[in-house]
Amino acid sequence: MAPSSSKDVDMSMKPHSAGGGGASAGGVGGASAGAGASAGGGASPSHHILAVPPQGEAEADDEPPPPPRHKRLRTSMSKSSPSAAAAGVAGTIRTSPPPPEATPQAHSEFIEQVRLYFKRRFDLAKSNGGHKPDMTAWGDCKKAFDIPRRHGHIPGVDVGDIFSGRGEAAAVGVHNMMMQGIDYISKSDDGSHSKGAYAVCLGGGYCDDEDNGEVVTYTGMGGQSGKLQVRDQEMTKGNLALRCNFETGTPVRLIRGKRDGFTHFVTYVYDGLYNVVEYTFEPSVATTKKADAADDTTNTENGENGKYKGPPRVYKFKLVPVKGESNVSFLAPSFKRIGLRYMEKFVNTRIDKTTNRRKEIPAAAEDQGMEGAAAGAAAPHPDSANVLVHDLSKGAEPYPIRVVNDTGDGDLVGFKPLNVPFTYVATSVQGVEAGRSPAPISRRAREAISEVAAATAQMDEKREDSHRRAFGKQFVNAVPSRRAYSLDGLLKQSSEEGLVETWDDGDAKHARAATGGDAGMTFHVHNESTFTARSIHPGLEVYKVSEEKGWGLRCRQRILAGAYVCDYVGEVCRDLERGENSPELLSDEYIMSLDHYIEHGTHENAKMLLATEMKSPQKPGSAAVACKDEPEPAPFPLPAPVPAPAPAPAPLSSPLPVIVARKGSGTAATTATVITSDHPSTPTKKTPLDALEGSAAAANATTSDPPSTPTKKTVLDTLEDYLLCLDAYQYGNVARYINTSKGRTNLILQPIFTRTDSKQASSAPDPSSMQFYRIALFATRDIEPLEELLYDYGDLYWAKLRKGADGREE
Ligand SMILES: C[S@@+](CC[C@H](N)C(=O)[O-])C[C@H]1O[C@@H](n2cnc3c(N)ncnc32)[C@H](O)[C@@H]1O
Repeated sequence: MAPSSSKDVDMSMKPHSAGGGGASAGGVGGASAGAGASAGGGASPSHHILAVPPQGEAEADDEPPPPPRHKRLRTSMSKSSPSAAAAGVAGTIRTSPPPPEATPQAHSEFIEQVRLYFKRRFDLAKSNGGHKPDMTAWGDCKKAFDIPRRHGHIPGVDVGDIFSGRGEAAAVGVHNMMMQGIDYISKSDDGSHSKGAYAVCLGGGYCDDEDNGEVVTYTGMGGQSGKLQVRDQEMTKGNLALRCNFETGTPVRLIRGKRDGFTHFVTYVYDGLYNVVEYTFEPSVATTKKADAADDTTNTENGENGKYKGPPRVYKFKLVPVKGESNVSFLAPSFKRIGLRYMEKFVNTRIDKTTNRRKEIPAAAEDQGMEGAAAGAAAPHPDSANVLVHDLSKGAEPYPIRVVNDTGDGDLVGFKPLNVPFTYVATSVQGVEAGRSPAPISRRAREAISEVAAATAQMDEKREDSHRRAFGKQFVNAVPSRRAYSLDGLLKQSSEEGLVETWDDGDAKHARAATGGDAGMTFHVHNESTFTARSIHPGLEVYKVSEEKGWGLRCRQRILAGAYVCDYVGEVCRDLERGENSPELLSDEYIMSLDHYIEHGTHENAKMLLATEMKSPQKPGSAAVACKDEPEPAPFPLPAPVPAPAPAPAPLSSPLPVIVARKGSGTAATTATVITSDHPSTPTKKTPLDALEGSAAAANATTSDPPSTPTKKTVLDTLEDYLLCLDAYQYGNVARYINTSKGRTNLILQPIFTRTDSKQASSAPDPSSMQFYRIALFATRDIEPLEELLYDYGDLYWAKLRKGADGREE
């Protein structure tokens, strides 16, 4: 097994960084243009500002209540006959939406039906070699269904619903235009009979667009040639319609195009209702090279003596979410519905042991279980054969963490995390909670923090310079940026030197992207991209992977590339402090080394030692020592490397944190067997309870391990003694169940520096006010529902696996 360093994992993110957020990045680039009102140089813009922003609840008569943000699992579509019918099977098709008073379920089913029909027609058109299958499918939908245009939410479409393309969004009536960004009726040009546009799509086509999450500057239409703004825009068509929205207080639906920075595939997300609270007419930030030249004639229309009069002017509409709907949906990743239908079917099944086939769990029962758990109560599950625990976090997390065993191995004894007083905590503990004084941060860590701060400041300068010179969004995007997140709230690039937790100095110039605040993991990046991670990723689930691996983590929902998944939570301590009062509790299974900023010299020694250890030939039979998770072909293609357009900041010095585990000292008996047995063909019989409880004693009693005899420590051991650790043995969260892999990783670790002094300070972070107690996990690619979540524990871990309990080669 070729060892790969954790750095390799890290690097996998980097080539894609510059392209991330392409579709939606627009010219945002941290533009300190505030709300966009004063952006752009030259002529001062004309303002139209509402003294009191309209709250714009859409018409009461036809407006349904705002849709839910987090959808619960739904009944399998197979039970929904209209959908099947619309999909091309026999039956009746409902051709127009249910009446407004119909149940949300009825509306939802209607929309599902349209989407399914769209998909079928799309697939058909594609298989027929159609040039624009989405256009064809949309046309077919228009013929098949009579969906009236309307303002406000579309009943049956939830905020956060993802559409595979503009065609699908058009088919359900969310945005009725395939090409243009503003959805309006052209007859409204005179503005007299319309309340304004229905929807706008933020797709990255206009470099004047700015998307700060909660505040969007949306550029009007017209005046472009190709993608370049060459003429002044006019107050007609969509611009006039948006002005009507401003004047009448009618909100528009916002659809965001989201480009996956890895696959470059664009999906469209319905992000709810926005009010137009202001519009300006001002010079575009974009112009052509030609327009800079004095003899340019492309924009002479109103110029004096036919001379170039400056950049063309555009309308900029400031959009803010309708009150009470300020949570943009990208923070609540949701299923793709077509995919969901399939996955739901899978999730809501269990293996019927009499037939050895999957059997559907009654949907109502499943819903009840989920909702009960969501409400914080461990609701009894009527069919809980494979749901062993409803909420492992016991309410500590906003989403219940289910523990399931659907392997069909008959192991239904109930989940016991370990036979130690394991306490689920949502954030790391230290000092008082953990019964000891806070672990001091090392000098090297402090130095590293200064370096991070300096590098951050440098990158900001570069970015601001570039931004001043920028005249197009492509250019802005190519500039390496310290903004850690794309506008979708997804991590754009990993950073070996770590992320700095955000703070706000009033004018927000020094805001940094990061992953969390103290309470409820809330964080905010002002003027760069607004990101509020309220919690761990919804849908995480601990599950039995196999006898060898024990328990692992997966997610019932699709996780988007770059999405924050969770922190690695544990007890902050020095390795040598662990278990000092109760050595029997000592386990290395759940140790995350924080202090990767150990002394250079020592670190070099460690690396050399590691290299030697990696090269050591393995003894016969010790293949079983290796992780069972040999590299396999990735079930989902890894992103193709994309050359970075500009060099990334030089890595500071250290590898990412690692899980440190010692062979033979593990507590999971399952693992102990894997690691220590020299006779893998005759595995020692263990009871499921042993496997679950997995105490060292149980392991010794049930495996063929030689009794461990304490011997003198190796350099690695000594090194580890002084590591600053997160020990998730007694205190931890879901992350403690994440297994390792080399070939199939889909998560990456990011060190987080948290500023502990006032977050209002305007200076660069003072290293003495920074803590390095957090490690966040992000998805390195789109992760399909129920795919195991894995990251590389790092070289130390792999090296240790090859060593005996006493530190000697076996
Ligand atoms: C942080 S725990 C992960 C959760 C663990 N599987 C459990 O059941 O509690 C780390 C331990 O899981 C086991 N493990 C992790 N990845 C593995 C893999 N790919 N193959 C076999 N065992 C693995 C090893 O025993 C490792 O020390």
